[in-house]
Amino acid sequence: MSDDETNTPNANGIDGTHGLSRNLGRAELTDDESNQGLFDDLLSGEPIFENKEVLRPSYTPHELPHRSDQINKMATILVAALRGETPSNILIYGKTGTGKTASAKFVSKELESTSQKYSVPCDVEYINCEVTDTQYRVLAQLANKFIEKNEARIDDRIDSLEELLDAVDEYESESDFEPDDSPSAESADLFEYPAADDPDESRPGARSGSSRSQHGSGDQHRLASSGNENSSHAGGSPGETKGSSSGPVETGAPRDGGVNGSGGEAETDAKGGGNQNESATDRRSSGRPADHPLESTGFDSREAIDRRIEELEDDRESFEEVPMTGWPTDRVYSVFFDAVDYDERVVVIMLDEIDKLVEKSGDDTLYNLSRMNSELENSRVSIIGISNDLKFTDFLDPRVKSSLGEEEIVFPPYDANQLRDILQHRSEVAFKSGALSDDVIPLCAAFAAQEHGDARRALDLLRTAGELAERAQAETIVEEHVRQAQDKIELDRVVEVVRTLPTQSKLVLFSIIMLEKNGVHSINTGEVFNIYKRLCEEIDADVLTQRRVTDLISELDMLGIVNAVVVSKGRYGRTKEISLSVPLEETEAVLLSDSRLSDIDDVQPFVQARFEN
Ligand SMILES: Nc1ncnc2c1ncn2[C@@H]1O[C@H](COP(=O)(O)OP(=O)(O)OP(=O)(O)O)[C@@H](O)[C@H]1O
Repeated sequence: MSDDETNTPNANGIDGTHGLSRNLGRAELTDDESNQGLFDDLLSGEPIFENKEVLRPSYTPHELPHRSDQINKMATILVAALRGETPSNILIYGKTGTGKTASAKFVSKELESTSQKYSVPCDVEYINCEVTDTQYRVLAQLANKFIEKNEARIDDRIDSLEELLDAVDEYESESDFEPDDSPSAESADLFEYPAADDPDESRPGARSGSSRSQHGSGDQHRLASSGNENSSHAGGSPGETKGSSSGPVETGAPRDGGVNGSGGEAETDAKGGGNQNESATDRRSSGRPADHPLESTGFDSREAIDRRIEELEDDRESFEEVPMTGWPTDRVYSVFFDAVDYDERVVVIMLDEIDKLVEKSGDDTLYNLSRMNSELENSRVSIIGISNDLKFTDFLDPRVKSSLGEEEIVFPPYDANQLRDILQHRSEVAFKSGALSDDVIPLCAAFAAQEHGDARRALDLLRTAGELAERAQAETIVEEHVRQAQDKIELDRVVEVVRTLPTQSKLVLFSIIMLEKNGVHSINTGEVFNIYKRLCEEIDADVLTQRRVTDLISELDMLGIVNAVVVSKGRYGRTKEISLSVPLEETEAVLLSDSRLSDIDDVQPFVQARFEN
């Protein structure tokens, strides 16, 4: 191809010199002149997709058709968090691709944004237990996330206090105000927490009081080393909270005002609003003018603010990030516990694929998480477990089972009509108009409904059909592209399953392939075993017993890779007849890509040997 040809503008006006590199300097232009046009042809086709990303699993849709019942039920349970109460734990069940994760994430996003709107402290943490599958890792991940959040809050609080200091400086320099030298501890206490031994403060109801009982007993003490533990006020009485906007939101004091839906504006940073009456009293005695920046803040002097900043800095210093391995689990738990309890808030922990966690490491994590509330002083924890295995609760300790399953929400499979709606919604954003022929969405929906009503599968089909059409430079996606997409997805699945088989299973499968390739039909276990034995010797692998090989054949059958039927041979008893259920050549290629099996040079002699045995 000549340079001239290469630089001919294509249908999109994108070409080497005038399109993509329009803004490049002279040197680049010279380079582009040697462009071979490798991408030009591909770019020239009118793209079918408007926004392919919305068909990918990573995309969280803003609308979830046919899930409003489940979403409303979740919201009804979780709204308790916005009232400062502990929501019941929820277990969500349903087969794969039924929208469990998407719905739960949608609800938690709404919950977090509403909590911000009303300044109610509520945090949602999502953990995928397929990836994070041990108690250590779950607790470490949660601990580090909460430490991060605590640090961010502390930084915000310190920023607010520093702004307050600046305002005081400015005010005093402008007005020659004489600061009051009297001890400031009393007012500073507005930002403090009740004494550790105040019984009111350590029970759950105390959360609606305006204080952190951070200085509770034991090791929690190290999280906040305040010198003002004798605080006598701080609005500790539970009844005080209703309607109060207690809090120096950014200064470390609690935000219960928001919990009651009554405000708690972030702007009140340094205002001790929960104690308005007391502030009024202080004001009368403080002798400060009403427009003084410290008025109604609860701080009497710059020193009180400095002390509070120091405390917050000490708190921040005391947080210790949990390494991903190496600590005793007790210690990880204790750091997690302290991090959660540092602030008054409701925490929702979402454990996706919770069955994987139980399968891998038992129910200790769930046991610990579900009993935390009886020990937490400031915060409350609620758990949402998501699973597609309905039976996993059989393996749980009865106490964990009843605590976790306080509320259960079932996600039924979608039928073809529902899948059609879901695809329709997404396709409006995903494709250019007119890119889909009429039968494409119904066909994708029908294929996916046949599986088990899996929306993920339906979306994959639609995306793959679009990609195949795009590759074929077709202008519209038609039924044939969907059928090809179905085959491709199926093949990809097989390739993935075969690729990840253990070596022994690969050898068994390879033996079956060799027999089929040599025209053997109705293969029996003995024949497979003979070839398998020789293959093992060839590559120096351990030889399993025939009984074990029979088990491996059954496993391949369950994975849908082979078909093994038991047939009666009259007086010779019963035997298994085995045949391959997946495309032979592609499967063989995957097996040979395994470095151990690729050492097998010529298997023909082994197959011949079958007749000798
Ligand atoms: N009602 C719906 N509307 C729009 N998209 C949906 C809907 N339900 C599911 N999806 C989409 O289908 C895909 C799979 O959904 P999701 O991950 O929520 O399934 P799941 O039930 O959690 O499956 P798994 O158990 O395999 O994790 C996602 O891309 C999701 O956006």
